[in-house]
Amino acid sequence: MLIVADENIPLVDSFFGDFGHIRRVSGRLMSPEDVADADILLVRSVTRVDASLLEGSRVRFVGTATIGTDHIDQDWLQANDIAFCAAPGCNANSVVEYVLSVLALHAERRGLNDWTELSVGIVGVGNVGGELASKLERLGFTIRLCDPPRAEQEPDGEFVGLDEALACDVVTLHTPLTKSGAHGTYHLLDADRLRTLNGSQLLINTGRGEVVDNPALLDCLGQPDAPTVVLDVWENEPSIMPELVENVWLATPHIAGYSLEGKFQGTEMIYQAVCQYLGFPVRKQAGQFLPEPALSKLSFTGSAKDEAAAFMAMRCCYDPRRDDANLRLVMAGSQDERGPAFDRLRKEYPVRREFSSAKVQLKGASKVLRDTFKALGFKLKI
Ligand SMILES: NC(=O)c1ccc[n+]([C@@H]2O[C@H](COP(=O)([O-])OP(=O)(O)OC[C@H]3O[C@@H](n4cnc5c(N)ncnc54)[C@H](O)[C@@H]3O)[C@@H](O)[C@H]2O)c1
Ligand SMILES: O=C(O)[C@H](O)[C@H](O)COP(=O)(O)O
Repeated sequence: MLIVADENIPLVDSFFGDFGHIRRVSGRLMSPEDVADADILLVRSVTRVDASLLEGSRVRFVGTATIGTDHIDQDWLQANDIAFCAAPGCNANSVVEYVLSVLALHAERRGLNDWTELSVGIVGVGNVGGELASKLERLGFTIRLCDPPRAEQEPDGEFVGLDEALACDVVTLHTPLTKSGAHGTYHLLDADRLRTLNGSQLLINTGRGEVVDNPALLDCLGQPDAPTVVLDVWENEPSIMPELVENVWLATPHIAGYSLEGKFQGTEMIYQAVCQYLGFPVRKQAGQFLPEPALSKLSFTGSAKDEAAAFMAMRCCYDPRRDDANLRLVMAGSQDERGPAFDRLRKEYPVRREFSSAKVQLKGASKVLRDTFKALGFKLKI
């Protein structure tokens, strides 16, 4: 059996080595010749999987080690009897931790005494948005949930319309990219919607770049009273707009979901689906491959102030400003180099561990502080 896999999927040999021969190729450059003789194709979000890649190939199973599926022509796969699986939720917690880290930095930058004063509008309340909502609720934030497809299915759910979500202090986007249907998200935030945001608001996009009209956003950022913007995802990756990078507060190269846990779980989920497809038992788990984290313990004394201690712990695990600085550095390079450099930052992304990998010791801490750490996902040392 031949398995063709994107070279950026981690642990391919460990998970799939027993199934047959593995050919690793560049996901961005994957061609019909690369996959023609494959039985199984494993991709990430940068490979468009459709008739132009697979027509006439031997491929019978496609797996994407990602949450997003907008790069896959699922109708064509189904029509051609090719099995498909994605990895729903695999890196949801990683994205949630990215958003929480951004919120903490935003609160500090704004000099807020209490970050939970911020109201947060979550647009798209699935695996990522739902997990974010439950953590924010536990932390005591006021949240507004906008998810029209869910609102239709759950008439008793407490959902708001997009305009109400867009009126919150923080607006964070977690929808898939869809170009058709009653609730298509392509340019969901167009020039008109962007105009409703003001200088006291923070807009975060970690969904897909095309959900926000990027030229309109650039225009909006040039107007007085413009919102603060954080972008992890961009239109036309990897050839993103350099002017937009310059004008947003934090700019990162589509790495919100790049915790080691999230990446390993992505591979594990497609492994499980391949096992089921082939009728083989599941013998391996992502957890068995996770190395010991570089930061395994954090200890706070009784003098730790509630919010400051939590922010310090979050920053020790992940600080989005480092990813922002690295992207700005490469965007300052020549135009031809920017696209490859965007991809290189992703390919060579340093190990980032989730909050749960660090055990936190709190000596003489208040119940509020203990609850805050737990709500953020840290494990408390008894
Ligand atoms: N930046 C990253 O690294 C990263 C990582 C993971 C996922 N993502 C992106 O985030 C998206 C969301 O991930 P998820 O796991 O929560 O997906 P999900 O499918 O679990 O949830 C998406 C939610 O969005 C809702 N939705 C659809 N159309 C909408 C609309 N017009 N307005 C409001 N809500 C709408 C759906 O009903 C659903 O509840 C993915 O599709 C992917 O594109 C990005
Ligand atoms: O959809 C997802 O899971 C994320 O966007 C994921 O982090 C994308 O990573 P990529 O496949 O581009 O490496």
